[in-house]
Amino acid sequence: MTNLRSGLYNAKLPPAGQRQAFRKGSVPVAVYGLGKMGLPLAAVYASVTGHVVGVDIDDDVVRTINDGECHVAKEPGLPELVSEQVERGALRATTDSVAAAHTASVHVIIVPTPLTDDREPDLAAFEAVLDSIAAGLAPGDVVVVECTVPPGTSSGLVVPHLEANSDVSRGEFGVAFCPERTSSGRALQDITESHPKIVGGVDAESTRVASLIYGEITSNEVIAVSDATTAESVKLFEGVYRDVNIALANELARARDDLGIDVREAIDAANTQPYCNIHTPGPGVGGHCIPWYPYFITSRVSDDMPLLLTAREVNDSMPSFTADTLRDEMADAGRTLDGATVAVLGVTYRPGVAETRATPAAGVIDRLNEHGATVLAVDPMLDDDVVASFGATPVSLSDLSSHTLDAVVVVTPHEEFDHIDWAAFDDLVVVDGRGTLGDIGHSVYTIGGGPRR
Ligand SMILES: NC(=O)c1ccc[n+]([C@@H]2O[C@H](COP(=O)([O-])OP(=O)(O)OC[C@H]3O[C@@H](n4cnc5c(N)ncnc54)[C@H](O)[C@@H]3O)[C@@H](O)[C@H]2O)c1
Ligand SMILES: CC(=O)N[C@@H]1[C@@H](OP(=O)(O)OP(=O)(O)OC[C@H]2O[C@@H](n3ccc(=O)[nH]c3=O)[C@H](O)[C@@H]2O)O[C@H](CO)[C@@H](O)[C@@H]1O
Repeated sequence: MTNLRSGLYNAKLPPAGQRQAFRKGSVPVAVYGLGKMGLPLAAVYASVTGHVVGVDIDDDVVRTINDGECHVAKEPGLPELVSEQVERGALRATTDSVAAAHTASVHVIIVPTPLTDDREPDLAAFEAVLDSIAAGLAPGDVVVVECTVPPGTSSGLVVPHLEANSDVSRGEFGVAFCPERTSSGRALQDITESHPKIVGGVDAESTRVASLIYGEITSNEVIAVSDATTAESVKLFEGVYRDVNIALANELARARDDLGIDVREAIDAANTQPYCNIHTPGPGVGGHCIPWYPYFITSRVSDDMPLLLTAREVNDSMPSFTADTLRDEMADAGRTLDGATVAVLGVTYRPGVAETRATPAAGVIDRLNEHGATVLAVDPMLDDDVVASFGATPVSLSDLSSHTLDAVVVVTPHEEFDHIDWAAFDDLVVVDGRGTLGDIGHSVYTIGGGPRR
């Protein structure tokens, strides 16, 4: 067994020895945050190093994991990997973040970094983790930030925060930003192989150590960029690229009736050019990534950045546009939304992910309520109280056909909706937000696609 007296940062061992020590469990790892992103990451680290302590503030999460169970739904391979790693003693979970920090030499942070109500990055959870790490920080440790943070956070917040709250000085510990490029539903694949891993350290030694670590975690390339701020910006640039391009698709979709074409068809045809990658229109942009990342940049930049903010306005207009489209389609059918019973299908922000942060369904339900509709909502991934919190009456998918519906809005097409018996309903007016419905025997208007009577 290679003996590594301290961590990898400024380690005296040659790189090959450091890699061996990392893989043999001589470099204990703590992963702070065991949610949709953190648990897969902790499980992969455990499969590589055999020595991971996961930290979460949620007792139920910790208990579930220590029972060898997996609380993250619809993540292929994750339940088996968690069970295997807990069984072999490679992964354990705790709420004691300070104790975990004392044992670990690699500290991986992947906790929520949401927005405040005035659209400023909310780093409260992140800084709470820094406090715990500082309490257990030792020379040779390295802190890996995987959760999305504003540019300049690693060098401007993490390093001084740890130095001020520990007995360790900068230059004795490493900090690197190594953004997770993971999509729910394919997390293990994304962590271990799908994309190159970006790493950027606050100094060259931090970058070196991060590159060594992720050279063991992923089979894909590890791309070391100039510094941590560059890596932080890479993550945000990916996200704002997506938000702006979705906004382009949505703005074109709003013009569908004036153009008199199927905008989705035109987008698909335009995208046959290699330089064209127009995204897909829909009822809005949700999740705690894409709709929030623009504000991580604008909050740190003095320039106005009108493109990012205009794209946000366009995407944030889509839930109301979707509900107003239903109102107009009802009117075209000589009917009114006022007093109508409407079922919203899908409340999570995208199919197969039990996440409602910034979900477009919230705006759709609000607007339908404003129009006087009686709003029901179906989401097989959510408890009734969560659905009800959005101002809709929760209905199970099995009970849906027992209701007399006037209209349906498909916001998030969970795969369970593929089996709806549409013949059980009479004369529905349907707005399909995601273009997943075929000919269902009812009047359907697809956002971007237009009407199909
Ligand atoms: N979900 C995604 O698709 C996605 C994509 C890109 C980036 N991210 C980044 O990853 C972060 C985490 O995402 P997620 O989907 O895993 O969130 P999540 O809500 O599924 O899980 C977050 C976990 O962190 C725990 N937690 C909160 N505060 C904590 C603290 N102080 N110490 C320890 N644990 C704490 C929570 O209890 C929860 O279990 C996001 O905020 C974002 O920055 C997520
Ligand atoms: C590591 C990481 O950060 N991963 C993120 C994660 O993002 P995510 O889980 O938040 O999911 P997204 O797919 O980005 O969707 C967000 C919302 O935008 C809507 N949307 C999407 C595309 C489109 O053409 N039209 C739309 O309307 C969709 O319905 C949903 O509401 O995975 C993405 C790759 O899947 C990554 O790019 C993204 O960085």
